[in-house]
Amino acid sequence: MYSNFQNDIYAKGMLGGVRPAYPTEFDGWHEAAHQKLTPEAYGYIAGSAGLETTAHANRAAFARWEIIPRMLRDTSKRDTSVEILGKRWDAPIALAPIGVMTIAHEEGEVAVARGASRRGVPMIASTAAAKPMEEIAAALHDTSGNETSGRGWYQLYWSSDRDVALSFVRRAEAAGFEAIVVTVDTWQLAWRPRDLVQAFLPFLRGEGVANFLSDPVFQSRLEKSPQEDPEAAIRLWGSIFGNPALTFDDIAWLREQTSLPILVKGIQHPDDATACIDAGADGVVVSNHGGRQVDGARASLDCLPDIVSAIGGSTILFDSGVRCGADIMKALALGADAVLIGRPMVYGLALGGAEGVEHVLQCLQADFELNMVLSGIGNVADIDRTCLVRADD
Ligand SMILES: Cc1cc2nc3c(=O)[nH]c(=O)nc-3n(C[C@H](O)[C@H](O)[C@H](O)COP(=O)(O)O)c2cc1C
Ligand SMILES: O=C(O)C(=O)c1ccccc1
Repeated sequence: MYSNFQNDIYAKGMLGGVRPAYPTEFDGWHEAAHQKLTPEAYGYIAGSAGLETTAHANRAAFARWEIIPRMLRDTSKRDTSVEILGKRWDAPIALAPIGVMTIAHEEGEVAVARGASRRGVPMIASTAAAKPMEEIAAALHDTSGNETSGRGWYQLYWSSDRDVALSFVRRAEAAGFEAIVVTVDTWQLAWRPRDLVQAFLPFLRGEGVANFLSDPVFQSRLEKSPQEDPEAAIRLWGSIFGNPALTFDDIAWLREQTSLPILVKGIQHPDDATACIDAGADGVVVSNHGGRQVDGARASLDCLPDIVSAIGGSTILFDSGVRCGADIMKALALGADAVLIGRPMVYGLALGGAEGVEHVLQCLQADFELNMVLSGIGNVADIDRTCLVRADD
């Protein structure tokens, strides 16, 4: 039971005089990480596009839904597990793909993988990770110590060099990643004032390009090795990173190339969701990239119900603005199968590496379970629209 964590905290405090090493909710993680991070890294992580209207809308949308807890329902048996693409997850939570995590902590995605596997939470490894995917997979599957083997998916930023994109998919298959998440909303970075004013882009320092530099097809495009001529390698990366020409036909093409499940991340319109499924995708991630791409875009939570109506039955994951257990419950009530945790995880990483990630996940798991059972629901499958009302009703 995740909620034992609550008892542990009180017992350590009351019997041993020890308080938790880190804060236990989002604002605390955010504030503490702000103190630790360089101004550039903090701006990059916390920042969003334009006036950050959409980033704020993501949170406001959660506040417009309210849970009505029900009483006197037997919740003595509780089950937070869900089945996603034929596999059992202990909780409806996975880690969102986040690039360049060495700006938050020197061990970057390797620390994230360790924290995630300790909590049994699947991790989606980003194409823009600061570590090659094989290193992340090794950390996920490392069962030394008391860790159980973790579960990983691979997030694909589809290079305009299709052979490089396909090489990434082959490497992901070989490394044991269990699904491909194609992110389609970020083939170019949006107007991000916090980064612009500091003239900061992690890639230009070589972070976030590890998967490219270590790729045999990418290397074959260079005259000299990345070690011999790092500048030329970064230039090539810049010219092929994003692919503005992608269409649904490319999703259909990818479907023919791999037997791994495919999810498309960054979907906000129900017709796009339908087109993804028609092209052979197994599901979508409803997301506006945490408000980091189209400023003025609709809150991600408000996009969810129409997409559920359009492609219900396919796998529907959700992100953008998930901060606490109640948010997870609301997203599930509106039809998501599971949620992805983005910034809360990055702040945990900044605070304490693998231990910080583990702590944040443990807090979210306990908070979610307690929120669910105290609302009178013993089983995730029973979280549905009837748990919620609109705040203005
Ligand atoms: C610092 C940072 C880096 C990100 N890098 C990626 C990435 O490499 N690939 C990707 O698909 N999404 C990336 N995202 C988006 C997340 O996967 C996710 O959609 C977003 O963080 C959700 O919003 P939230 O963190 O506000 O909840 C990134 C987000 C942040 C904050
Ligand atoms: O910053 C981001 O949101 C993001 O998705 C990204 C894109 C390219 C490289 C690294 C991260």
